[in-house]
Amino acid sequence: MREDLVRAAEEAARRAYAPYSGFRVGAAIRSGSGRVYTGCNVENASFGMTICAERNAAAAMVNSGERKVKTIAVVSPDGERTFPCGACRQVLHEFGCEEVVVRSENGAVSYPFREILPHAFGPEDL
Ligand SMILES: O=c1ccn([C@H]2C[C@H](O)[C@@H](CO)O2)c(=O)[nH]1
Ligand SMILES: [Zn+2]
Repeated sequence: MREDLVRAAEEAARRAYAPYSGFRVGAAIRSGSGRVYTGCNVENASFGMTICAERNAAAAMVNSGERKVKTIAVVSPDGERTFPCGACRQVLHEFGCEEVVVRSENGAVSYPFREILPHAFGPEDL
């Protein structure tokens, strides 16, 4: 199950548009319905316009009418653990993300979302 999500993220990473950094990232979300939504990073000649894989996966999920992220798996090519950046953590919190899975030397490793974004600010705080 966890491995399936990592595999979906690996497939998405192959579609990354990363000509500037060469750092190809893939993300796969398991949503509230159990469906899987993927995203890759999309860079731009105006570097700051780059969108991360995780936010593209969240946008794909919302665009399909879902609002709940159960788990997100994130992979990058170098075999190192890659965690969502701060901006993506904030966006994932908006949609109730519970778990982050990253690839490691020993296979997929899971972290509770609150561990990577403690004291998060979200819709419940407004
Ligand atoms: O978690 C991450 C970290 C980085 N990137 C992208 C942004 C940029 O295209 C490249 C280098 O930062 O990797 C992601 O998509 N997700
Ligand atoms: Zn990000």
